[in-house]
Amino acid sequence: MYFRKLYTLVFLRNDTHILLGLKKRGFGVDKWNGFGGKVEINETIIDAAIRELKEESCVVVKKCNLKNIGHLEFTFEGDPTMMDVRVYSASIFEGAPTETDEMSPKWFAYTEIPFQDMWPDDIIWFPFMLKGSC
Ligand SMILES: Nc1ncnc2c1[nH]c(=O)n2[C@H]1C[C@H](O)[C@@H](COP(=O)(O)OP(=O)(O)OP(=O)(O)O)O1
Repeated sequence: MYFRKLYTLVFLRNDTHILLGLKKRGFGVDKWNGFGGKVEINETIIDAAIRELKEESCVVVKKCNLKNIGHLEFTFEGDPTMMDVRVYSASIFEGAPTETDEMSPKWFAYTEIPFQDMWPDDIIWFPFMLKGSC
């Protein structure tokens, strides 16, 4: 039996490139990932996605430009918490991605995703996301 904890994960992308951030501290440090984190109490999932993206990359996205593209569930051996991650993408946003205390952003061509420096599961589902089949 697992206790679910809600997280968000946002990817900014265009037809050829995706924005990833190198996590500078804490959980997932030194891994490239999308931008996201825990949903706070009394916060909607979409509001959390917008807040985390802004906190971690200084980019502002409107609700209407966020597309819900997936739902991931992660568990770790010996940990009763299930990470329930709601995944979004956006191609319309305001502001230039900027380094913050948590993340260092960089655009990657779809053909040059640094899977060797990402969560090991990413190589399984990223290709579906990049093809637009989710
Ligand atoms: N395996 C895998 N692939 C892709 N993305 C993720 C994973 N595991 C994950 O946890 N994630 C994502 C889901 C979340 O977006 C982040 C983790 O968020 P975290 O940095 O712990 O949350 P914050 O709320 O920002 O944390 P603090 O502010 O408390 O440091 O990784």
